[in-house]
Amino acid sequence: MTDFTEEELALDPRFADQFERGFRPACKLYLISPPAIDAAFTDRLAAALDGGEVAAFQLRLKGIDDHAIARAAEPLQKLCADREVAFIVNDSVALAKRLGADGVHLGQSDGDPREARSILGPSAQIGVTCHDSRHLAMEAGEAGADYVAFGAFYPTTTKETRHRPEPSILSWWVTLFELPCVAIGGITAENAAPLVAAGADFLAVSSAVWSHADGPGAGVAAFAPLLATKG
Ligand SMILES: Cc1ncc(COP(=O)(O)OP(=O)(O)O)c(N)n1
Ligand SMILES: Cc1nc(C(=O)O)sc1CCOP(=O)(O)O
Ligand SMILES: [Mg+2]
Repeated sequence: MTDFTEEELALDPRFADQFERGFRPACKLYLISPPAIDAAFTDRLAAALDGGEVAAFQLRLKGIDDHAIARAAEPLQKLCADREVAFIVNDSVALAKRLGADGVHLGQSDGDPREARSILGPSAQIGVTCHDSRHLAMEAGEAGADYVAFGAFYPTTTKETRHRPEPSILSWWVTLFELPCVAIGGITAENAAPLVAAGADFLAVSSAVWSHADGPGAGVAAFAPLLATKG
C-alpha cells in the first residue's frame, strides 16, 4: 500500500472500506413529488409528512410552465415550512428565486451551480445530479453544490434513466468528502439497505411513497427502520 497516496487508495473501490469515514449524521429521507399532481396533493403531502421524519421535499413537476408550478407550490411550500421540511424546487433557479424556496436541484443541463449561488445566495441549498460519475460529483463540489446526487441505483418508472451506479460510489464519496450525497432512483424500503450501508446521506424517493399500497404515510413510515442507524 505504500506505493500509493491515501487519496489514490481511497479512490480505488477495492480499498475504500479500509478508510475511516468521518462522523456523518444518520441517513435521512428526501421526498420527491410525483411528476404531476392534482388539488388533493396537499393532503397527500401532509399524510406523507405525518408518516415520519422527512428532511426535504422537492417539487418536481414536469410538462407545465413556471406559472402553473408557482400556483401549485404555494400550499405545499407553506406545509413544508410549518413542518420544518426544506422546500426544494427542481430544474429552475428563476422559479426557486421567485418562490423564495430553500433550494434548487439542478441536472447537468439545468444550469451552473455557481450562477445559481449568485442568484439564490449563500443559504440556498443547491443540489446537482451526478449520475454515476465521480468526476461530475467532484466538479459539482468545486462549483459550490450543497449536495451531490447519484443515480439511478435501481430501475424506475418515474423517469427514463441511462446511468446505473453501484453503491460503492457512495462509500467512495463519503470516504473522501464531507459534502452530503443523495442516492436516487427506484429506491424502496426493501432495496435501500445497501445504499444506507454504503453511506448515503439522503435517500431521494418518489414512487415508493406516493404509490405505497397503504398510502403515503405508510410509505414514509416504511423507511424509518433503515434511517435510524447509519452503515
Ligand atoms: C435529488 C435529485 N437527484 C437527481 C434528480 C434528477 O435531476 P435531473 O437529472 O435534472 O432530472 P429531472 O429530475 O429534472 O428529470 C433530481 N430531480 N433530484
Ligand atoms: C428524478 C429522478 N432522477 C433520477 C436520476 O437517476 O438522476 S432517478 C429519478 C426518479 C426518482 O423517483 P423514484 O423514487 O420513483 O424512482
Ligand atoms: Mg432537471
